[in-house]
Amino acid sequence: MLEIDNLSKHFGGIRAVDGCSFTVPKGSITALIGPNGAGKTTAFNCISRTTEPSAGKVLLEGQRIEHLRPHKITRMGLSRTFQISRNLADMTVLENVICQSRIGGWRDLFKPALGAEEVEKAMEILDFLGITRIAYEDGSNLSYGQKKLMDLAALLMSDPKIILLDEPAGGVNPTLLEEIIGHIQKLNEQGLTVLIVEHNMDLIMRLSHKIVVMAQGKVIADGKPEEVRENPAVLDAYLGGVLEEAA
Ligand SMILES: Nc1ncnc2c1ncn2[C@@H]1O[C@H](COP(=O)(O)OP(=O)(O)OP(=O)(O)O)[C@@H](O)[C@H]1O
Repeated sequence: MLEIDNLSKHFGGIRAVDGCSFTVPKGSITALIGPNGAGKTTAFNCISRTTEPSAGKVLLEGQRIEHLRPHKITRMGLSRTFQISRNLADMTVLENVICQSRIGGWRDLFKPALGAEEVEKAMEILDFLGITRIAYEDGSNLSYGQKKLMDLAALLMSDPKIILLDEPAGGVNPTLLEEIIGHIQKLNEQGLTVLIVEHNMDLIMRLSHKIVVMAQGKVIADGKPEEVRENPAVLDAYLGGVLEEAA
């Protein structure tokens, strides 16, 4: 579904992503993990083209996308969330979901405030996520977890084939976390491919079919959760503690 080939991103002398290659199989939940500063978010940014890669290729269903603008990539079926919610000031959840989902390009400048079809679609998605009750809440009044659900709703508005989730569990309380995990599993069962960056190893081990481990800009391991958990390079050098706790 998604193929990352020798991807690099350098910031001056910092090799944030340094020749990374991995694939995200169609229909999978694939996790990208690694210690702080490993280059996961930068890799995400290069894939969704919010950052221009220094080198390498990104292929979505066999088509190269690393040179395309973000809204074109979204139109091709790849959407992402951000570590920090992109809540728009003074807007309700419904308005946020619709406005965040407008995928750019000059045509969006001429759209009316909220179209009837967009509202209907957004309400269906909020219903699927079990959050219609907060549709008319001010987006800035939400808890972390509710914001993550709002972001997920915005993401689903573009009918993606693959979603990139950047730390969906960050700052979320345990009850809402279970809800988020359930939604990700349900979406995946419906055929959506998922690439997820997350520090919560319990969530990663429960959800993922495949794990890619990055450290210092490079991929150091790639395989099934049980293989990665026992990989000495991963255990010894980087994540032994957290992986053992999640076992
Ligand atoms: N815009 C930037 N300019 C300079 N250096 C950057 C920039 N963005 C990231 N870096 C550096 O690139 C490296 C990788 O950072 P990145 O945020 O991608 O790691 P990460 O694995 O997502 O970390 P975390 O788990 O803490 O979010 C770090 O050394 C970081 O300081």
